[in-house]
Amino acid sequence: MSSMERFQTDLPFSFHDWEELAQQELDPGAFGYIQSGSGNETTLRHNEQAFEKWSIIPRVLADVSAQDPTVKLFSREHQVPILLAPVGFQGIVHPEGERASASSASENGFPFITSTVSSVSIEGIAKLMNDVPYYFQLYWPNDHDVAVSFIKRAEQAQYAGIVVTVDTPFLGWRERDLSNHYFPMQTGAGIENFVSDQVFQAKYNSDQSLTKADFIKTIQSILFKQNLTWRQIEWLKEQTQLPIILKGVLHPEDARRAAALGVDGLIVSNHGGRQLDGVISGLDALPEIVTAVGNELTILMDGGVRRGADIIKALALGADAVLLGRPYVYGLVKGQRGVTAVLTNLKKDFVTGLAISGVTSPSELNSAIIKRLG
Ligand SMILES: Cc1cc2nc3c(=O)[nH]c(=O)nc-3n(C[C@H](O)[C@H](O)[C@H](O)COP(=O)(O)O)c2cc1C
Ligand SMILES: O=C(O)C(=O)c1ccccc1
Repeated sequence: MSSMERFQTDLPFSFHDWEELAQQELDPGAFGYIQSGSGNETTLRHNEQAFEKWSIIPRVLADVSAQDPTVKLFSREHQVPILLAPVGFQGIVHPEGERASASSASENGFPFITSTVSSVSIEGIAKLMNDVPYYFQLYWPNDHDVAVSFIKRAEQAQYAGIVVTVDTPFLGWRERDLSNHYFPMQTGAGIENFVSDQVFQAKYNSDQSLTKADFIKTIQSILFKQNLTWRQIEWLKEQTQLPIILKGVLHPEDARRAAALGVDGLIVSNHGGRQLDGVISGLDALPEIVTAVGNELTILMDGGVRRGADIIKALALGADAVLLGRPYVYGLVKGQRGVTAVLTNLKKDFVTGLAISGVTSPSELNSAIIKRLG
């Protein structure tokens, strides 16, 4: 079979076409929740536009016959420098939810990050993962015992690291959701890790008497710890052997502070333009953070990554890998097969892009092949 025949031609290729398909397939509330950003969505737009300000200046006549897109992150081999970002509530996109996206990631060698508010449990996702590193994203609950329980469960289920999201003491101001009266947890799609948590159940639902609505209210009341500070990060560093990665760092001073505490990695991210509108894009924030701490810890970025050249630009600016959010979530409207189409096409686009840029591996990418023109 030639490689051309393997393309799923009944499915879209471009991000724009996938987004349109998702809009057709999903109810307006769910689609709006996924697509939209906070405020007037300036940051959401900037995330994609930031990539257009940079141009690749390719090298020619290099032997690019053998491509190797693998990278080492946190001392482990990763087949591609592209992780599936933690995205909660995937059960609102497809009945299989994370079962489909995690299986697709595993089958295609992509690392996966499980959200705290996933619709499949920490352990359920771990069972699907063969030979690819998978990470647990922690929304640090405002209940120490539940936080400890989640961390222990991730360790037991052999997660490769803990991603602590630090940009969400509160959810951002999301007017689309407010207009649609859409709050994803009320669908019941993102509660599985609480349902399956013995500590949470013993503390809040010991006689199993909570109605589903009250169960959800209880989760919401402890989901975000508003007084989370560097102290807890320091504490976590002492508690676990797993790499600790902070997601949502944009300021180089915070990056330095993380490095000083011995944090292992950062995700330079504005949460897909969903937290504070008006903040800098991940790509624009990246160079200063790389200058500040790039030699000390692993730097990932996300926001607006849509095609292979975007990944090349992020890596050339010093990222070790990128995260993909909405693109694979739109693929999920067609289940595992849809996610696989998105992932395999992106990988091909990226690997071909490396070759046309004149390099054979991510490690050869640096600022010498990129120029800011916008
Ligand atoms: C529908 C949706 C749900 C999300 N849920 C989470 C989450 O549970 N935890 C988290 O840390 N980030 C969450 N994010 C942010 C993503 O991890 C990621 O930072 C962002 O989507 C990257 O931008 P992109 O969508 O432009 O690729 C979510 C994003 C979307 C679109
Ligand atoms: O939508 C999000 O970005 C998100 O992270 C979230 C998390 C918990 C509850 C609602 C939204």
